[in-house]
Amino acid sequence: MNAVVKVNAHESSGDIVIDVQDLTKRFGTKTVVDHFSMQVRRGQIYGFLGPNGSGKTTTIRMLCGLLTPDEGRGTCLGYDILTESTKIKREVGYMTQKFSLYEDLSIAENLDFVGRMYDVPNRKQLVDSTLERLGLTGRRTQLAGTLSGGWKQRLALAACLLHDPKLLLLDEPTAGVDPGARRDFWDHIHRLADEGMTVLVSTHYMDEAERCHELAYIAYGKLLARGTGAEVIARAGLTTWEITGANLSAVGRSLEGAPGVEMLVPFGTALHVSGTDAAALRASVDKAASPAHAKAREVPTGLEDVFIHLMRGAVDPSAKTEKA
Ligand SMILES: Nc1ncnc2c1ncn2[C@@H]1O[C@H](COP(=O)(O)OP(=O)(O)OP(=O)(O)O)[C@@H](O)[C@H]1O
Repeated sequence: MNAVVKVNAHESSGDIVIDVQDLTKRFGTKTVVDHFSMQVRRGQIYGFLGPNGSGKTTTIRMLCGLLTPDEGRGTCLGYDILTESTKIKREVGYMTQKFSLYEDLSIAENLDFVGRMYDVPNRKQLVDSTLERLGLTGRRTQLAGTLSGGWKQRLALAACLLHDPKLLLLDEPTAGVDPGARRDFWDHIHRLADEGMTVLVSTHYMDEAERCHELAYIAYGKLLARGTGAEVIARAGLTTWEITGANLSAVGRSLEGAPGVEMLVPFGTALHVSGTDAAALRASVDKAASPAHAKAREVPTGLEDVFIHLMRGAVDPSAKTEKA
């Protein structure tokens, strides 16, 4: 019931917070973001996925005015990203991959310091309410240096929220954090989105991708897929089989390069085999599994299957140049 209410609230908000077209950034001769366009609505949690070095951080930095695109245009929070970056920065909370906290200051002192930097009015009250908002009140006097990874992450989020931003840009905010702390962090993100906060978050974790309202998958700076998780999976057109049994390595060997087999990935004690030609794939799976007495069953294709598939199909433009 709750989930239905949340989705409706999110869908009914029509205002666009990020609206950029053809963003392009080059470093030297390398194009790291290549004509990337996106629209993000208010209250949306928008996930940014892609392999290392695919241009996620560079895009985030262009959105908040820290980097100037070489091509492209657009608005963030209604401000022009080319000419109004100062205004954008004031209304954005940006959590970088390597956020810094003062380890020898307490949680509350860290927030107070951030409040001074932003020159926020009613600083003391704001620090108190932010501590409360993120469940940090009980730890306010604890030194940041003594916090576990999950609590540090939460403090970093609190620091981003102190100046009351309207948009959160989170660059791999939970990298290296244990699953329980990641889940808590995401519960906070959802609560903030329910209150109207817009969130753009980059991640490599599939469970986090599934918690986003919409996703964009990029590789080599180019958009390869976008939509809700279900849309991204459906558009990939993949069929996936799970094979279990005793002779999996032999089954795997006979599936390599077989008709219809585009991907072969070990998943724990099973093999996942995927492809876009369902009939050819099924025939190959039958042919490989039967002689080995392995069990094969069709399973729903997951986001991870799709992303691996997309990545394998992506062409590295710099590799092409080198060969030419
Ligand atoms: N200031 C810079 N000068 C030169 N090259 C850069 C600069 N910043 C980023 N790059 C390069 O641009 C490419 C994209 O980097 P970016 O950090 O945007 O990727 P990413 O998708 O965020 O990667 P990750 O998942 O590893 O964080 C990489 O090849 C990187 O080395």
